Amino acid sequence: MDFRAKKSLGQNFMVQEKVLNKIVAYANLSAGDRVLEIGSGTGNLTRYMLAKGCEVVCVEKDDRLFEAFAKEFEKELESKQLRIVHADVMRWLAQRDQVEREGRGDGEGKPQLRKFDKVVANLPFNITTDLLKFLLPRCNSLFRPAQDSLSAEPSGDVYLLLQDEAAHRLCNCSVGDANYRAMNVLVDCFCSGREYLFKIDRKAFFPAPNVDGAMVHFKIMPHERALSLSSGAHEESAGTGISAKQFHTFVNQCFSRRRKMVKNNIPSNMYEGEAVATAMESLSLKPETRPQDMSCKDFLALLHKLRAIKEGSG
Ligand SMILES: C[S@@+](CC[C@H](N)C(=O)[O-])C[C@H]1O[C@@H](n2cnc3c(N)ncnc32)[C@H](O)[C@@H]1O
Repeated sequence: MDFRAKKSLGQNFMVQEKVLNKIVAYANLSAGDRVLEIGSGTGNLTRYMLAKGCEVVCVEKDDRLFEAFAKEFEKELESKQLRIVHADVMRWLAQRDQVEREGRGDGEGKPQLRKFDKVVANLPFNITTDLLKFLLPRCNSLFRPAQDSLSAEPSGDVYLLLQDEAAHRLCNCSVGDANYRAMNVLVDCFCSGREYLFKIDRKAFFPAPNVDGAMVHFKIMPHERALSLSSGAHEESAGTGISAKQFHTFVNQCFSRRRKMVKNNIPSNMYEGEAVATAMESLSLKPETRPQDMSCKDFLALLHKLRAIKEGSG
């Protein structure tokens, strides 16, 4: 396929065979794996995943690419090894949520409710943060239990090509680091593992972006485990009743002014100052604590405590 790439859609296609081989090798793909590919573009990566025997669902926003892709992969679409959805991936994910919430659809029969083993994507760099916010809390609705496990818990692997700097920040930044942000807290909360896999020279993309890329891996946890106060794999989890959305909103609020103290970032219409002081003290968090000094567990415990105080049980 021959196209003029759209910058607004982050169209930097992966054209180096060596890198494409490396991506599928690191993603540990095998026959029968159900893979969601975000932004299939001209199908460069799709082709390699199909050759591994994976069942692939692609979500592509660009009208021209969607049509050309459908022609190019006619045979695979016919055999149902491949499906393509013409949509903005964030909208598509939100629609799936709605279908699940309303109990519509009959699971296997409805492509939009299909569950996956892996997400693999050469992401448009400009949607990385928004997409992760959508993906990380969606383990339960997006993934199926691992096929080689006795557990019925959904389990998901997400392999993404990101801007190198973002990849480092997301995988290698910890509590206390200057670059530790709300996004790091969400990654720590919803993932049982995160790994920077390898750097990709900008010349491997066409057109070449102004920055290098990198491949990362996130192992996503089910909600119940992610949002419990003891999320070890074998621990009995103390349920918090906190939803992914509530946690997300709270963490973002605490980081609203990154250099300020947490207590000054929580508005009184959310939680009274006195309640914040009491909750922090009971958790041995100093009053002057700043958001970058708090771990995911600290945020979760703080929110849990604040809710208990508000409900009169804390
Ligand atoms: C970096 S290119 C990768 C294309 C192809 N996978 C490859 O590796 O060559 C990103 C692709 O995502 C598509 N895209 C951009 N924003 C999107 C969105 N919100 N939802 C779905 N696809 C999107 C672009 O049109 C483009 O095809």
